[in-house]
Amino acid sequence: MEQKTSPYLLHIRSQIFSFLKQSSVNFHASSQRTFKAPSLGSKIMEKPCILATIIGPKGIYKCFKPCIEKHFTIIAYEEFLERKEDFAEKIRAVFVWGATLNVNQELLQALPKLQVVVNGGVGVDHLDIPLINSFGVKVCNTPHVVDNSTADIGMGLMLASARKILEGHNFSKYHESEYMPESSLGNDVSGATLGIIGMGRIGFKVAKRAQSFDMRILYHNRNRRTEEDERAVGAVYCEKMEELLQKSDFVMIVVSLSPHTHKLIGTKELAMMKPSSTLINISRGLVVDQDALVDALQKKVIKAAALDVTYPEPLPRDHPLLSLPNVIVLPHIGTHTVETSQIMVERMVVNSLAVLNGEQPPDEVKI
Ligand SMILES: O=C(O)C(=O)CO
Repeated sequence: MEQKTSPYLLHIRSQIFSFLKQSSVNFHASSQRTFKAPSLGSKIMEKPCILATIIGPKGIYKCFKPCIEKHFTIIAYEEFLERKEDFAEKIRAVFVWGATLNVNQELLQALPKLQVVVNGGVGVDHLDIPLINSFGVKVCNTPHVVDNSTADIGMGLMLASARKILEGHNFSKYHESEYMPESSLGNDVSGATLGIIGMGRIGFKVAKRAQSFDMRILYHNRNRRTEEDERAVGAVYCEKMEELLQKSDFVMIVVSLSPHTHKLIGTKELAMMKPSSTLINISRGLVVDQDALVDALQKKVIKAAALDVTYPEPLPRDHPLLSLPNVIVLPHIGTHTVETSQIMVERMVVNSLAVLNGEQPPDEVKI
């Protein structure tokens, strides 16, 4: 029986179709339901192999395999390690999801036919792009399609933390007392001030959502957005991050990780935040000095933290962040939905096929 495709998936897909139509990639959509990537040149007789690394505990989730296997043979990284001599000459593309695979000199040297490394996700801080490029290998990512689900997880974390949703669930499950304790009282999100650090595409989506929660929105960004953008989401620019930290009830970090943003939030910055405020991080763990965060939470310098990203990921079970009250830690699930992951995989396939066809991929990352 055919599976029904959600309207959201169709919407995102049509966005990709129109984007690709405008780009130089020879891309045909035979129907709204069928995703037909560019055909491979006739010179390539066999399905090119990709060395695919993990998205789940045992390789790529089953539901995403058909889309990849239409064009590629998937070799799990563990399989590759066991039979390097069988696969090394065949692998043309590597798919990675975040830091699940270290694409280092050794791996690049072991794959002489490699043409492209495609990252499932927008952030490529875990990839040494100059090194990869020096092997004549292109790097691609999956921008745009991650924006909504990542913004959603930011809002989810803010709401769950402010409204103590996990405590409520645990009370329902265990109700060891008749009433919820006073400490379980949450805080309103509506009417509160949200400070967004990093107003790129995802930050903007967060602002859009926060606007409908009647939040006051401040933002700090390297470059100020246009007045039109600011008006569209009711966001007020703070040239200095300090101002945003001092005024916000919720501070959400949405910057990408770079040498410039590495441990951007440390002891000094946390001390600028209100004692009643909450830090939410949906960017990369290393943007926050985690030891400083633990210290600030222990000393009640800030009230709470809600993190989709940490270092390492996942945190070891005995990490102090996991035993602190008022802390929510997720294992980096910003894009971990059926719909977004499906679109990301499709886009990874499109990018890698373009490279193997000698065409410009739509999402090449250049530095
Ligand atoms: O797209 C990415 O890089 C993400 O980490 C989304 O959570």
